[in-house]
Amino acid sequence: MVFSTPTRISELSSIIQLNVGIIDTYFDSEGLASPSFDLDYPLDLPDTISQARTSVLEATDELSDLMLGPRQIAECHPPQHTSLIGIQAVIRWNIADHLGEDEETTFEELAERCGVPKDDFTRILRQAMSKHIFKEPRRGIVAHSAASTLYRGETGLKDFISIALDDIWPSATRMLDAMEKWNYSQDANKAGFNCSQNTDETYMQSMRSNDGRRKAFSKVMSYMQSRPGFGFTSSHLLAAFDWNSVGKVVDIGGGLGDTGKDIVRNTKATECVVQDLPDVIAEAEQEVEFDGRLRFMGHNFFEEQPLKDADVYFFRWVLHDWSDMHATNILRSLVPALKPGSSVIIQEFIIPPSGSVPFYHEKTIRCMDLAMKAAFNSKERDIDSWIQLFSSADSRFKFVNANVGGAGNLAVLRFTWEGN
Ligand SMILES: C[S@@+](CC[C@H](N)C(=O)[O-])C[C@H]1O[C@@H](n2cnc3c(N)ncnc32)[C@H](O)[C@@H]1O
Repeated sequence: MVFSTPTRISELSSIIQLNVGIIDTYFDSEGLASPSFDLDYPLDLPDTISQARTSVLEATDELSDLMLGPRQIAECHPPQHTSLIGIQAVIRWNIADHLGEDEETTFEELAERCGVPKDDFTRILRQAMSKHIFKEPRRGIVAHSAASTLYRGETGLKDFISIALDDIWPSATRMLDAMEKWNYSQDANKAGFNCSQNTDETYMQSMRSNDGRRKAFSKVMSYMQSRPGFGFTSSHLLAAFDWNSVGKVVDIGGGLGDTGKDIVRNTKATECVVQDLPDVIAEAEQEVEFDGRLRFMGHNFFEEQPLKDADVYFFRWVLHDWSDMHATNILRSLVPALKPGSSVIIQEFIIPPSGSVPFYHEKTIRCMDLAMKAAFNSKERDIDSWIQLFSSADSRFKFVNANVGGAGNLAVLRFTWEGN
């Protein structure tokens, strides 16, 4: 049968062919080896081909779903309910550090180094390999892939995966139970996490009472800040607002001060106080290299803001940790400190309108949103929900603008205080 107009799958294959051509040209002009899962694959592809790369990813995702068809889509193919065990084991058994970067060894030898029985080890590691994490160049032999080497050594990436798979994933499996058990409560201690861990402590509290987890979480925040591609560097934040035009900034829930340092480093005279819970602040480096322009201060943001009349109160990636009920209280605790014209700037993800982005991105966004619900009983928000959150906290907050930046960037939203 010949179709008079191209079918969707034929359109998609043309998109793939066109954009793969652009990527091929880049690899060729740079003298790079053919893309593979081996160690010579570049860690990140450059911005110049990012649009072509995204187009290929979107089109292959849709093509793959169309080829699976309704039955396999409904069956959740490939079986996803156990799909993360291999990667969880790679991190938990620290397999990457037990194998030299260019080494090859047997499953048996590697299992022994990791202290795990060989049969289970082999089955589980082969699942990770099915996702290109480690490889089996010859039957029975293990070697690193490009991805598995990233787990070697001290890296926040390991903490990132450990938090995702040891904390968030079990919480996700109990999220619906928690909603039913606690009658759809917004309380932070009535999340899937509380069902999975059988605890009354919020995820944050539980993390803080465990030294290892607390440090891991802080390292994850720094890791997210340092990685390219998802827009978590400070460049967008620094471009979205004239930080030189203000004298005093309070970075609330500022963690180890990565953003505060960037603000001070990139301004001439702006002062920044980084606030977080006292135990986090105790860990933050006490910087002296900025003429005292960067300071740290322990403060619980549910209590009244002690630093009055700052020009900017800034929350980066904080309010998405809290349901509307709690986020409203955080904003209200600021009110006594605000002077007319103070800005409240937040840097957060803005959920795009449903259906406005390809499913390839929609899948990620929906999973991020539910990860917040599972662990914190909180949420990601669209633009209307952000504006609504501020106006229901206090009608004197006035929305100024939202600077969305490039794909994947955390947006910068500015509100001003119109009260006295
Ligand atoms: C998702 S992290 C964001 C950290 C940092 N702003 C960043 O973007 O990397 C949330 C931060 O809120 C802090 N936090 C949680 N509860 C807090 C509270 N009650 N008072 C102050 N900070 C709190 C956490 O310690 C953590 O550093």
